[in-house]
Amino acid sequence: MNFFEGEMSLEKVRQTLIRLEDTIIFQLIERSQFGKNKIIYENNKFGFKDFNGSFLEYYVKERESLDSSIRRYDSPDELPFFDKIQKPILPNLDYPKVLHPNNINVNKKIWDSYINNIVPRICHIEDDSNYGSSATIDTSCLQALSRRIHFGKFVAEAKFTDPKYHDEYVKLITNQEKDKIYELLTNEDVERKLLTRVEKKARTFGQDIEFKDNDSPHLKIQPIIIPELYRDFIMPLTKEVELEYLLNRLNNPNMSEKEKEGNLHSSVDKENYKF
Ligand SMILES: O=C(O)C(=O)C[C@]1(C(=O)O)C=C[C@@H](O)C=C1
Repeated sequence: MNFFEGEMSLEKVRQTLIRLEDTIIFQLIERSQFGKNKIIYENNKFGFKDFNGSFLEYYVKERESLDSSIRRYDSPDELPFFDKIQKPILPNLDYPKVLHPNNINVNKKIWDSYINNIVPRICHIEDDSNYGSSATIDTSCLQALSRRIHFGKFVAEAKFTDPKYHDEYVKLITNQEKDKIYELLTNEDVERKLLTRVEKKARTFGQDIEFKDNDSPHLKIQPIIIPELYRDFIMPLTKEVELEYLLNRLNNPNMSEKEKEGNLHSSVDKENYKF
């Protein structure tokens, strides 16, 4: 079922995050089978005509342009890395307005973390000339990571509208208490379970069945790398999105800066919540 159909809840958002783990882990394992191929991330190494940038930037831009034509970026859970976006050839879909208006986009940070930290950690060979395959999988990895990390907005909205925590969030947001909001949105139990689960998934998905003899399967990726990537990059960026979303959750996007200041001290109307 489409994420936007039916009732929203923190449980449902978390289920989507769990499902997205499968996509992310599969793609990272796929990418680890190729060389680091640093050259595809460096500017102007391939001489594309009328293009200034890296091989990967070229590929992602073209890919996003095509994806936008079939309205990928109309969906509230998809954000492009670049702005070369086309008008969709399909008619608009009417998405329910679940999120508070915002323009949070951490794709630049995702891109930099992916290229500088994730690829060097999962790939072992320096250069194997598989530039096209690497860029294709990089694009899938970046899109899956971006979707997962920006899902932090839905997580934050679910937490904010939870009657158990709502008043506390309103108070903390009103006073812009960043550290306390961060503490309240952090759930260590969920994080611990996630780290154990993604390691198990990496161990299972990365098994080379053909090599399975003497009970010691050949693994395509060291399973421990995946929880490390979640711990060091994926969860911190998701939490950054959650924090940023919550800090601005009481702003009226149509207000002037002066009006916003005044409004920070008024409470929101609970009846208006969509969750
Ligand atoms: O499930 C949540 O409550 C989330 O906020 C998501 C998430 C994550 O990135 O997976 C982030 C922060 C929490 O500490 C636990 C998990």
